[in-house]
Amino acid sequence: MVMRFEMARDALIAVGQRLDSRGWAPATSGNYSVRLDDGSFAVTVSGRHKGRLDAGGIMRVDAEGRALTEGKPSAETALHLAIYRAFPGANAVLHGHSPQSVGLSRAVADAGHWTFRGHEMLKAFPGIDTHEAEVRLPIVDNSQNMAAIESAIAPALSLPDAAPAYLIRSHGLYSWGRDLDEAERVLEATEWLIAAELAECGFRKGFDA
Ligand SMILES: CSC[C@@H](O)[C@@H](O)C(=O)COP(=O)(O)O
Ligand SMILES: [Zn+2]
Repeated sequence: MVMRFEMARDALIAVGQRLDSRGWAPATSGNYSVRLDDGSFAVTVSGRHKGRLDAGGIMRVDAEGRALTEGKPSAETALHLAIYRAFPGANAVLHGHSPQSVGLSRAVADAGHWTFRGHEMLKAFPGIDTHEAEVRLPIVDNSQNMAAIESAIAPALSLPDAAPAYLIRSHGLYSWGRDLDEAERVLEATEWLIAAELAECGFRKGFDA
């Protein structure tokens, strides 16, 4: 479902508060966007605290990332637009900086992905109806060059078992969905899966001691 700007703006302000309350958008980190009914995009203004957004914290950009309203769009707007281009069914993109997602990306320093297996929570991802599934979370190295991230991650995103999400190493997590609710559900499920596996590691270490 594509939204009108005013509706998208209010929804993005609310999602910003929820994600901040989970500790996934500390300082000024994170950015959010929604595809609009006229083909443009609502995106967070760069440098704002995403838990304290007001109407001035959301702006419109065109498909090339050019500002259509006042403000400087998120520094990562190009990554949002790359997801919309790659997945025409995606209508919302969320990006957070949780400590646990960043921790995972750094712990597996050379890995191009992390695989979740056997969790009931996998059913939160679109198209998955059993815990007997494997979902791959692609991981790409960080860069200040958005085009470099975009081209490095593109092949992994089209694999059949790829989550509608990816991790940028030492940086944070991206998720997307048919609408903002689905993008939030994917982000929340991915964060939960990372947290559950982190807890599992702690228990296993305790048993080994
Ligand atoms: C705390 S700085 C984080 C930024 O460099 C960036 O990664 C980020 O997520 C927010 O950038 P923004 O330009 O506000 O959308
Ligand atoms: Zn970021």
